[in-house]
Amino acid sequence: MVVFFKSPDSLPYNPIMKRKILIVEDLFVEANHLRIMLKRAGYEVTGIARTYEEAVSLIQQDRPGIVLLDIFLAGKKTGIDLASVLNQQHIPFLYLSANSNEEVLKEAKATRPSGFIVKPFREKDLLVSLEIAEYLHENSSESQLKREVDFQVEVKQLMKNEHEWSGRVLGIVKALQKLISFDYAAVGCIGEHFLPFNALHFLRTGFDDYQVMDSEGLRTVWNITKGEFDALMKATPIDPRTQFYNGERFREIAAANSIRKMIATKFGMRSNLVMPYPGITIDNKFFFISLYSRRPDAFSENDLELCDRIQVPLERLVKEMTSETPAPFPQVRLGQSVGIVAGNRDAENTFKGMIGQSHLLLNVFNLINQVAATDTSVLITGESGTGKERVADNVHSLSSRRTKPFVKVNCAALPISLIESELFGHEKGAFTGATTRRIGRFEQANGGTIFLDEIGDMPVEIQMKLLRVLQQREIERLGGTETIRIDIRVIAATNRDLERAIAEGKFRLDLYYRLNVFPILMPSLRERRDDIPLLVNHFIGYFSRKIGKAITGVTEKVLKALMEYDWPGNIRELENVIERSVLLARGNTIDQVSLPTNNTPRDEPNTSDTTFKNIFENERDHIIAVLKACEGRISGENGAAKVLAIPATTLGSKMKKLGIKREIGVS
Ligand SMILES: Nc1ncnc2c1ncn2[C@@H]1O[C@H](COP(=O)(O)OP(=O)(O)OP(=O)(O)O)[C@@H](O)[C@H]1O
Repeated sequence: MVVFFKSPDSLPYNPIMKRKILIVEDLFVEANHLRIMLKRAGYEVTGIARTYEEAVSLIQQDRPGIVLLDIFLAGKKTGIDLASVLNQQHIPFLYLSANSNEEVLKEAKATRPSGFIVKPFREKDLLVSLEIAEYLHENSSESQLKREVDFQVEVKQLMKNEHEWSGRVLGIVKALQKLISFDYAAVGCIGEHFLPFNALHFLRTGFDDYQVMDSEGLRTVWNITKGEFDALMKATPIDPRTQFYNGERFREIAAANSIRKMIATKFGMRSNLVMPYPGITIDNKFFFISLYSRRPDAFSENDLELCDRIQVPLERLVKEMTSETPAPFPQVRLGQSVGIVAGNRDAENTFKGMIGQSHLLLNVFNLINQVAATDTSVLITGESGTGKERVADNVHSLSSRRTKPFVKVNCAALPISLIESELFGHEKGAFTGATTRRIGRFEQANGGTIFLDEIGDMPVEIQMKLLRVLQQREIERLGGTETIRIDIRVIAATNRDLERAIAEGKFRLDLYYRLNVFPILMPSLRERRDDIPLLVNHFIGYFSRKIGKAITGVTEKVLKALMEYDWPGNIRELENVIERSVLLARGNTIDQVSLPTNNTPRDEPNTSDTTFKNIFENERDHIIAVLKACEGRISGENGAAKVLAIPATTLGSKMKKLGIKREIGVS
């Protein structure tokens, strides 16, 4: 029996699996030192490579379970070059690096390592990092495997449950969306005379909604004649190999007039993954699935491998579909398909309190959907007010723990002196003032989910304790002797750059890797401006009902101002602006909006000016200015927290951290 959901965090901490390790490091002394440490810990070192070429040859001779990889090697090729070989072979690797410049680190990070160890390091750090790397590798393979098995089941059901070609093709599109994120799909055979098997096009318009277009539908949308459409089709050959085209490559293949170019220009697609099925032909034209994304770097080598793995079940299904006697022509009603919205799962109902249809948000919905059913730890990052808490809430609500507690802890709001007892609880008499036993947040969350908000603000001393809880799934109350087992899922969120905090020694690398098993990055509102009208409508409806007014919308001028504003406080700021506007509106329409006047376009910094303020100084100045304007009020309707669009507790902790006194604001 295969157990997919071995709770990842319930893996025992201690036993480091005695696996084979390859060391790729050009400095002999360092490599030898590593070898000694690893052997002492029970690893089998398969070899030491000084160059890319030596490493490739050693991997061929004796496949390692994990690789320790220096970024800079002897010879021309670097560790980053070797990373793609390792990724192709599914060998997890950790970079060993001295503090490199940001450019190199960015490049290295893009190769999806299982960790970074910054030189110089302690033996203990090395071993913990290796343990986490192995855990991450196994965990991600398991959840991927589970999704692929689900895909096969779903595809199998399609022949039974769907009887029309178009319904089945839509079923394939929906099942694929759970494995590979895309915004547009074309599925079928090229050419119009293969009805009903010719390609149908699907533009994603919601979480589970697609606008379906056949060739006539496309001609209408693109406003071209049949002759022009046929010419475009002829100019769009499909390569018989599975391939992806990102960024520049996509721009190249979409430059000449073709169906691809139309999809790129009319629907804003910027990358493409083509899965041809040369084994399934009708009139010498083969079946294909072509996926597009609005992101320029949406597809990767991993997707090619995935396509390879799902080829057999898909091919089987399509063969069955094409061998059935086609239903009477025309099965797809030509000319009527534009505007068909094919879906039944409304994002607003599925993802509580999350409004929006931008491709960036739909991508977040995909991630929530993928991770909710597992027990994996999730790390949500993004600016303040982007909806991180909403995501956490949805991950919990869509998981099997939904009937169990969802306990939220704001790590920034807890004073250091109380944080331990708050998280772990205490026994009566544990310290002066502990007059009764207290059950901590971890225990309260038992069976459910704990949401550690603003994890980047957790004091370093507590981070170690948190790491132990995550690894061992046990806590001890302060002043207690009993060890209590807990079964929790951990979701953490932060608006800080944790990697920078790690570099500055403010956040533990091992804790980061433990939490960052499944990252979700929340886009800022200015990156998804197309969601603003929907959000505005939503908030107008909400506040009108709440306040008892009948506001129906905003004027064009107001909408333009809202669309152009940069929203540093993101959705929370928009929510506050609409609330205020609804309150102040005299008629049924909001015709005025008050947005901060400093909404100037973001200028490139003046590079000739060498006296930049750092981000903290800037933040400090900004908070002081707002506090002054609010006459020192922090919370409440006219408080600084509201203007800054952050919770009052967060403002309080920021002030403390930045050494701002409340009185500063009172003139
Ligand atoms: N997609 C959305 N649709 C509607 N409302 C949203 C959406 N996302 C967030 N909100 C609202 O915006 C506000 C901020 O959201 P939330 O508290 O989840 O942000 P956050 O990223 O956790 O902020 P912080 O980092 O400051 O804690 C909340 O009032 C929430 O209800």
